[in-house]
Amino acid sequence: MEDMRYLTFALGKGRLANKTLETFEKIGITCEEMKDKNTRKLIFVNEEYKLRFFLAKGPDVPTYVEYGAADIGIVGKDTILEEARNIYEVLDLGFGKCRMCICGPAEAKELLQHHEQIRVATKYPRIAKDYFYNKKHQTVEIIKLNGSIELAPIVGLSEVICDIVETGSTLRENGLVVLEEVCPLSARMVVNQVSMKMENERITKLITDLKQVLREN
Ligand SMILES: Nc1ncnc2c1ncn2[C@@H]1O[C@H](COP(=O)(O)OP(=O)(O)OP(=O)(O)O)[C@@H](O)[C@H]1O
Ligand SMILES: O=P(O)(O)OC[C@H]1O[C@H](OP(=O)(O)OP(=O)(O)O)[C@H](O)[C@@H]1O
Repeated sequence: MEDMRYLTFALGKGRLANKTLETFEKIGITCEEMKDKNTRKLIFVNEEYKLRFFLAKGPDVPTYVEYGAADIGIVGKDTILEEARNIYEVLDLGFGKCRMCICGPAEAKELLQHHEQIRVATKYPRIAKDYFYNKKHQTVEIIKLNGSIELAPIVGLSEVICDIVETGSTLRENGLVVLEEVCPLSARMVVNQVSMKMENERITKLITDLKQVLREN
C-alpha cells in the first residue's frame, strides 16, 4: 500500500460529471471536495485509495488519457469517436444516453435520399465525414460549428446538421426532425494503453466493481 502510485482520473465537466461521481460513490470511491460547486480547484485527491480526479473539457479527456496524464477517463462515446485517440475503451457506463443523428427540416429528407451535395453543420466533423463518406458514400460539405447547431438549417447555413439528440425537444422547438440515425451514444470509461498493463490489477478490479453496480441498477 505504501508505494502504491496515484491512479489519475480525467472526468468531463458538464452533463456527465454528476452521474460519474454518483457511480464512483456506489463502489465506495468518494470525493467530497469535488462536489463543492463554488471551488475553483481543479484537482482532487482521495488519499485512502491513492486516487486523483480532475475535471477537464470533454474533448480534452481522451487527450489526457492518450498521453498518460490521466490513467482513466470518463467521456461520451461521441467525444471518443471525434477525437480518435489511441486509448482503450473498456466500459459502457450506461448513463448519458443519447443519439448522434442527421437532422433538418422534414423537406431535407429528399435531398438525403437523392444524394444531393448538401451542406452539413456539426460540432463533430469527423463523425459526420465518416458517416457520409464511408457509410453512405455520399459527398457532402461539412461546416464546423461550436454550439447551437440547430440554428444552421434555420438561417440557411446548411441543409442538415449532424448532432446529439436526447429528448428531441431542441429539434421540436425549432421545427426540425431526425432524418437518419448515425449511432447510439453513452458515457464510456477509457484507459491509457500503458496504464492498462502497468496497473492492470487495480484497473481490472475497478472495471469489475463498476460492472457489478451497473448490473444492480
Ligand atoms: N442532450 C445532450 N446534449 C449533449 N450531450 C449529451 C446530451 N445527453 C448526453 N450527452 C453526453 O454528454 C456529454 C457532455 O455534454 P456537455 O454538453 O456537458 O459537454 P460539451 O458538449 O463538451 O459541452 P460544451 O460545449 O457546452 O462545453 C456529451 O459528449 C454526450 O456524450
Ligand atoms: O434532444 P435534446 O434533449 O433537446 O438535447 C439535444 C441538444 O442538447 C445539446 O446541446 P447543448 O445543450 O449541449 O448546447 P450547444 O448546442 O451549445 O452545444 C445538443 O447539441 C442538442 O442541441
